[in-house]
Amino acid sequence: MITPPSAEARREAGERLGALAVPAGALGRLGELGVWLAACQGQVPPAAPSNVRLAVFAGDHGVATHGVSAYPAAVTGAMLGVVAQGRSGVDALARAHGVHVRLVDVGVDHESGHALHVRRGSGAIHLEDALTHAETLQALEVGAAVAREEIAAGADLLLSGDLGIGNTTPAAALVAAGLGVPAEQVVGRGTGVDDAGLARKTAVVEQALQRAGARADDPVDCLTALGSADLAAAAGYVREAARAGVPVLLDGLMAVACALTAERLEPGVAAWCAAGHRSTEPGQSLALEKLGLEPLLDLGLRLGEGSGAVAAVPLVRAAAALLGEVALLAEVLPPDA
Ligand SMILES: O=C(O)c1ccc[n+]([C@@H]2O[C@H](COP(=O)([O-])O)[C@@H](O)[C@H]2O)c1
Ligand SMILES: Cc1cc2nc[nH]c2cc1C
Repeated sequence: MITPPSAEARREAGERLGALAVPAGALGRLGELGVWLAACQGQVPPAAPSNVRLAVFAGDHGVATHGVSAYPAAVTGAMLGVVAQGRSGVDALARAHGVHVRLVDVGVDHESGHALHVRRGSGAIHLEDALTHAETLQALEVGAAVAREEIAAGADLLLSGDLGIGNTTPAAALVAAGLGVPAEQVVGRGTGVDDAGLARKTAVVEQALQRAGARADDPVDCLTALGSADLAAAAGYVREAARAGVPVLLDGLMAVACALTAERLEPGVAAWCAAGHRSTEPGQSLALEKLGLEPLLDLGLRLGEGSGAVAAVPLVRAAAALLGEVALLAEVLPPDA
């Protein structure tokens, strides 16, 4: 169901890039980014994205009370308020770069009364399933609906972000399951756990993978056993964007784990994605490698909220400007040069 970005526009953009009045290859990754954008838009030169929209998927996680985070679960609800007030880290970045922020409370542990709220917190994955099968399908559809609404609002670039204490644990489990690697390769320090916390977190992911068993081979079962409502929604969001042919800029571990899961659900998603930044989480780098994506920024960011994607938006616009505005060498060289 996913149509790839235009091969014709990619070829034409590559030719234009090679013909610009710059030394061959001198635009490096910005050149590649412009070619990707042109392929996604099906036009050369590509337009600079002007309606960039971020969805931040929020939820609580049962593992948060099992010593896997440096912060208490109560921070999730508190930060929900901070984002809503426009005073979070990502809000500041989004204002700086003209990005629209939408907070989607899919699974925070409170009564939200909102139609997009799937449940109050997700299960502690080492002890129980995160979700029921029906909740997984519901959360995937919540994410898809959010993508459709943002596209209807005119989005020409969608960003995926996350919020939720403990969420790096299920996200690491999704990456381990998706890549078939052991817990210790994907687990990182998240909000900053110490060595004992890192060991507990690794044991939780290992136990969760053991508990899931062969269900880890199926992406929907993976979200049910090892994920969460907010992560399933983020996977549904990126899959829907790819189905609609709208490019996506990914953030840190959660966004990338969900893109990996979406690619498993429906191959072809990754071609519509670019990676905004390299997170400090090792699982994010491994998943990006599997998806064939090289992150644009490497700033040591580990905030989440979509911050690394928003920080990379100026680079996407810069790539479009370069392909669109730089002279062609053939126009400016004297005929005898
Ligand atoms: O984006 C990332 O790669 C990232 C890395 C570390 C932490 N975070 C953020 O921190 C929270 C999860 O960290 P933790 O330690 O509670 O699992 C959650 O709200 C994420 O947005 C995000
Ligand atoms: C303060 C705080 C802000 C966050 N934003 C995303 N994850 C977070 C985790 C904490 C602890």
